[in-house]
Amino acid sequence: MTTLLKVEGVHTHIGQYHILQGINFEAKIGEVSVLLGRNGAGKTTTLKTIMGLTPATKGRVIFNEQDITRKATYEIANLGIGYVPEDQGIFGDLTVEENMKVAMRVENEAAFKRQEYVLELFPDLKKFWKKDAGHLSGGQKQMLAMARAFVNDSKLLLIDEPSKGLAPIVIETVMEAITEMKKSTTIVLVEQNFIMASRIGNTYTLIDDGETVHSGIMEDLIQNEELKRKYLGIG
Ligand SMILES: Nc1ncnc2c1ncn2[C@@H]1O[C@H](COP(=O)(O)OP(=O)(O)OP(=O)(O)O)[C@@H](O)[C@H]1O
Repeated sequence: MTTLLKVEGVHTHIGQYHILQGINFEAKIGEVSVLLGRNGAGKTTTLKTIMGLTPATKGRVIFNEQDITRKATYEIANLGIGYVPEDQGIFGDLTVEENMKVAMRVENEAAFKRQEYVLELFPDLKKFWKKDAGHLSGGQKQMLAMARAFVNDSKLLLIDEPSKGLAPIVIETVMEAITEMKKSTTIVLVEQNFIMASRIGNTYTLIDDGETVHSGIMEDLIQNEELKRKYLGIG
């Protein structure tokens, strides 16, 4: 299967701190690649580094055979990488409709078709279309955040902990949506909820102390009690 994203030996400094110290992983077209690791391991920083928000100080990020390591965030987004940040990045004092409008990079027929599709995936967004996003529930905000990224024709979506703070029933909806999105977009997912990660991930990358310590296919990690205990504190 073709590799869409390759993160090679990436180091990232934030101020004086050496946060990422050797991140390596690949995302193949049509797959969900999950980044796993304890709190503070460096998963969010890895996504931010891919997006150019905390640029790599060493190593390379290759997307679609192009070196994007030194590109600006807007250029990276324009190449077709969508980002759903952990804090969801939505505008609380804009309506759901306005949030979608602001997110749409190109307003064309295809984008409006994708918007229609996404509203079928998340009927609550349609229901609260004219409501301020700040008044949505936690789960609805997460759905809006994902809808905002999905409305653009992204080749790759980076999604940071979509299950965070959500009730189990809402997590199910988020999982179903990601499974649906997977049909048309490659996904890199940061997820602490191992049950969710293991159900939708094709491959895993374990990150510990800013470094890739293990990667492989998800089935192998599910069976590997030692790895789960050592790096995820479960099992
Ligand atoms: N702006 C910053 N300044 C200083 N340190 C930072 C900054 N951002 C992140 N860090 C540190 O970098 C490390 C990695 O953080 P990161 O958010 O990438 O971890 P994570 O694996 O996503 O964890 P979590 O699941 O808790 O979000 C942590 O020790 C964090 O405190």
